[in-house]
Amino acid sequence: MRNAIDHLGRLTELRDRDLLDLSLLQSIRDLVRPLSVTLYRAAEGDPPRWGSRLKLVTQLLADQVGEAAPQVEFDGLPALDEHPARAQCLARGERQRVAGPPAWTGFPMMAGGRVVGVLETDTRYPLTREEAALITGMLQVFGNFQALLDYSERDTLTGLLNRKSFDTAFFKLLADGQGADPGIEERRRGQGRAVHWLGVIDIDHFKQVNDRHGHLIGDEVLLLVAQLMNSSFRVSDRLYRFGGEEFVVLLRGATEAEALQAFDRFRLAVQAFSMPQVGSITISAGVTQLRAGDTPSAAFERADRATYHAKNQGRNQVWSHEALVRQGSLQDDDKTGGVELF
Ligand SMILES: Nc1nc2c(ncn2[C@@H]2O[C@H](COP(=O)(O)OP(=O)(O)OP(=O)(O)O)[C@@H](O)[C@H]2O)c(=O)[nH]1
Repeated sequence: MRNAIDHLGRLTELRDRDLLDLSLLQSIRDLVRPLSVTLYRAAEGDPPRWGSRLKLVTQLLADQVGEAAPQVEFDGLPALDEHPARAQCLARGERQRVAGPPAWTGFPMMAGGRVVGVLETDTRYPLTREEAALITGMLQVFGNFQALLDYSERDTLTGLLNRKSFDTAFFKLLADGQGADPGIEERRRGQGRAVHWLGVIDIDHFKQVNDRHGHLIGDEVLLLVAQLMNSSFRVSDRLYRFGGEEFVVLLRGATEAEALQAFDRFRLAVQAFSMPQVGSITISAGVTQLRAGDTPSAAFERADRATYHAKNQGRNQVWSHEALVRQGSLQDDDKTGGVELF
């Protein structure tokens, strides 16, 4: 028991979601010694899908982290209904068992009254009643803690991330190497390299929606736009509402063409959707690639300038800041801490 409380103490010191998940699995591995323990997180969206998978495999001599990258591409994940007991655990919010061997037990992960994932163990023998109760108890504390974190990090209207957690995510993405643009030469030469992107999305003529239909309907439009974002962008992308009718996306590893395509797919999804009472609305968006030494405000400003350009050109369009610089429509006053580039 003392051991379990120590683990919980360490868990609730963490604020980083990925570390938190990893630490939960390590605690369960240390307390129950399963052959493996895996955490599947469900993602928002229609159709429903798995958002990430994190697995710890216990070996005889060493503990090996298997598939440890918490951000797993959606394409690499199994289908939601591939494992019927796992799918049932998610749908019913109840523990499920498969006799094995190895014995399989699936525990629903709850947060804020919703099932948000499934934690599963493979064990040589079926879990004892005490072991199952221990895991259930840890998941309860973990779920409550996550709901508290969600409350402080999420926008209450749309459920998207709020501005508060943006800077940390931004710097984490930059540090992840692959995303940082190495410099102007690369930017000039080609647009074929996968980097990370920041996009600003702004609803067109949103003031008219409020003026004509009232704030409540305006709020519903914001909520529906957030839902369209959830189903249109990848699970590995981070979606924010910065306030008002302004949304921000951190897009992982994409070329310029792919980034523009992702935002254009979203633009078309919004245009095609009929909002109750309001009908069709449109959005304008601007994207920019993250650079070495970038800051959240510098990147945001570049994307915002591209959005402003989209508005000026008639709205309902997506522009990349880099393309606008190439064609001479915008100046690149680089604020990443380096030399003035143009
Ligand atoms: N319903 C609702 N409206 C909001 C919220 N936050 C900001 N707004 C409204 O969003 C509108 C933003 O309008 P503007 O910035 O003038 O821009 P716009 O009408 O969207 O026009 P363009 O951006 O130029 O296409 C204002 O009317 C704000 O009152 C909110 O949380 N809910």
